[in-house]
Amino acid sequence: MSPTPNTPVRDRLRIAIQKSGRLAEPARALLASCGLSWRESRDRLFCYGESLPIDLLLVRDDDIPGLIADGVCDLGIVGRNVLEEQGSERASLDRAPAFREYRALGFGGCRLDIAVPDGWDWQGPQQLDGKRIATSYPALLSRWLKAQNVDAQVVLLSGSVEIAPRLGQAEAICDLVSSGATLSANQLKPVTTLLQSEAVLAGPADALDATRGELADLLQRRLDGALRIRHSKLLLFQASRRVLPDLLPLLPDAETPTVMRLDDGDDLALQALCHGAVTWQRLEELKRAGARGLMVLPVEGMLA
Ligand SMILES: Nc1ncnc2c1ncn2[C@@H]1O[C@H](COP(=O)(O)OP(=O)(O)OP(=O)(O)O)[C@@H](O)[C@H]1O
Ligand SMILES: O=P(O)(O)OC[C@H]1O[C@H](OP(=O)(O)OP(=O)(O)O)[C@H](O)[C@@H]1O
Ligand SMILES: [Mg+2]
Repeated sequence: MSPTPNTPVRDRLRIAIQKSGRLAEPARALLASCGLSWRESRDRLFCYGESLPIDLLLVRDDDIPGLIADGVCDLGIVGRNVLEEQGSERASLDRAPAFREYRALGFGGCRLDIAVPDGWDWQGPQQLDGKRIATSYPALLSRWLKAQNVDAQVVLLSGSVEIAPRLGQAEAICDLVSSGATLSANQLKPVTTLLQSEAVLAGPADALDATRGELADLLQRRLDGALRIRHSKLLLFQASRRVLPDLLPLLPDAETPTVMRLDDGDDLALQALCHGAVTWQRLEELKRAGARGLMVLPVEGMLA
């Protein structure tokens, strides 16, 4: 993005994350797992990067797309729901896209659902024709209604959307759902999903300048590694060569194991990087299939 005449060129990368809320700690932890550290300043709005010239801006999540659009920060960690809502709003106003999703980050998972009272016999979107739908996501809901050719009234609420039907403000709602507990507590049921969401790394639609672009690329490479090993474990064990055909199918999520011969005999030592959960049950199955001396080790870092 080219700087405006009053904006000095920055040679440090600035990432906006949520100051407090659901995404605040996981976002910080993920960046820390990429080797970033900052001069601590939890109460203030800015954290100065120490290990790399990458600073943090601590803000309300709703402000993140706008901060990227204005070039105040270069990257942000925000829910896809927020990014898509603000992107849809811009599109509905014929404004050019100014930010985009770079990659999903694997936490903060939830759905943006339409929910209706438990008693409704749901037949499909046409049932919403002429109804009022309460939401904090008016642009995404309007876009969906248009695509479904449904004429419904969008009632904008900034929170506690699930209570709107009971208060007589709307017949249905469109809100985030994770466990579904809030819906059931309000005698509502989800009937259709508009968006599958999770935390994402967002950045400008246009390329960053060379210095900050390089820092952003470096961070993305580290994120690749950090996300790949997030649930990965190194599994070490021994087994005789003849049971390998029984053992390998039990490791479908593992990269090709490293196999070392222990002596002149039939015995092998194996090490396998597993990307799925290595549960007790799995270890027991491996043992039953002939694995011995099973050991599970955490993976601290990985660079492909
Ligand atoms: N129930 C949920 N389960 C999982 N993720 C959720 C859930 N609700 C929201 N999220 C995700 O977490 C993001 C942040 O949620 P949070 O409730 O902290 O936002 P907020 O109240 O708008 O915070 P802020 O004060 O920064 O504006 C949401 O935009 C969404 O992506
Ligand atoms: O399906 P569930 O697991 O019940 O989660 C869904 C609820 O979580 C979010 O609200 P939050 O708890 O963040 O409250 P808020 O929207 O009032 O901040 C969302 O707005 C739903 O109300
Ligand atoms: Mg918010």
